Amino acid sequence: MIETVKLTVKLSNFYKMSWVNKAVSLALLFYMIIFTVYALNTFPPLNIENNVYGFTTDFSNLIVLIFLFWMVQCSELSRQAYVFSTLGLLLWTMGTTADVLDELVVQPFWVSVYFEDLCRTSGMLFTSYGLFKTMRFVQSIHNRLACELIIDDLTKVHNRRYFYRHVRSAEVTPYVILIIDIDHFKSINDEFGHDVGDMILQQLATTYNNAFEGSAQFARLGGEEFGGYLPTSKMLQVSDFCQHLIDLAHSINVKNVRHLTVSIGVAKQTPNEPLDKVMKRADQALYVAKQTGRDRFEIASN
Ligand SMILES: Nc1nc2c(ncn2[C@@H]2O[C@H](COP(=O)(O)OP(=O)(O)OP(=O)(O)O)[C@@H](O)[C@H]2O)c(=O)[nH]1
Repeated sequence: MIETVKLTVKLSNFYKMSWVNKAVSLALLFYMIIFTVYALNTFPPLNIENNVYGFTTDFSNLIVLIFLFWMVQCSELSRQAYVFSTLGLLLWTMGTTADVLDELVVQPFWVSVYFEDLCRTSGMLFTSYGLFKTMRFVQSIHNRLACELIIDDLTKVHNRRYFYRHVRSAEVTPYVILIIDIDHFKSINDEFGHDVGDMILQQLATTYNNAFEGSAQFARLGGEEFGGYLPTSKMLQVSDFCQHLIDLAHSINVKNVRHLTVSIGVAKQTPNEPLDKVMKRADQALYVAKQTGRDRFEIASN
């Protein structure tokens, strides 16, 4: 099952947090409580009625920062993104707490100017860098997923999804489709083991991927079946290429006991023929190649 992460900002998330998340959240909470109690009891009070507007805006800023801080603690970020965002928001919140208290009591100069501004400014800088790192992190996940979506896990060549998308957007028509299938692959698995089977798939895929040059396209369609797209209609060239692929398969030996063979079904697109139909004809030609001895290619009639 694919693991997914859901970003929910609920108080109950506290119980699911790591001890680091819990510790920094509690540290910030304790700082805010202790600093507020200390400031209210130590510094001379101000008349709040004269500062309602200032108090409301500063207090709103503080709530937004606490919310952001909590969101960071609930997220799954890279280490650097987490450290910089947390440190930044921690400092920024500390500065803003002093800013809110500025509207309620007369704080000494070192608190209301130096401490408050220093915390806020350094907090903003760290948070910005944390945000930058978060964006880089999200970008790298996006790139990895985009790659995984079109690359076959085992052989590292393009997969079926990419192949269909690529051929459907092909501008060269008519084109030729090849379906290449390893002969008696089940017996290779049975005789030498699944890991040897996997190795053969990787070796063949790499060899063939290098053989498909320029705008020709090669992909693993699934199992021991591969697809090829040739942007040409010259069947003499296609035949030579198929024979070349068959010879390449012979160069792969299975545990020094036997050589690999493949069968290939070939279909040339007729005017405006959709890909599914071309694939079906190539598959029928492959069936004929298998039935008539394997280790050969068969071209489908139009
Ligand atoms: N090692 C390995 N085996 C796979 C993989 N995908 C499919 N197979 C095996 O490929 C075999 C395909 O067997 P069949 O469809 O009977 O084909 P075959 O034995 O090649 O026979 P012909 O195609 O008729 O020549 C099955 O045993 C699958 O288990 C894979 O990723 N790795």
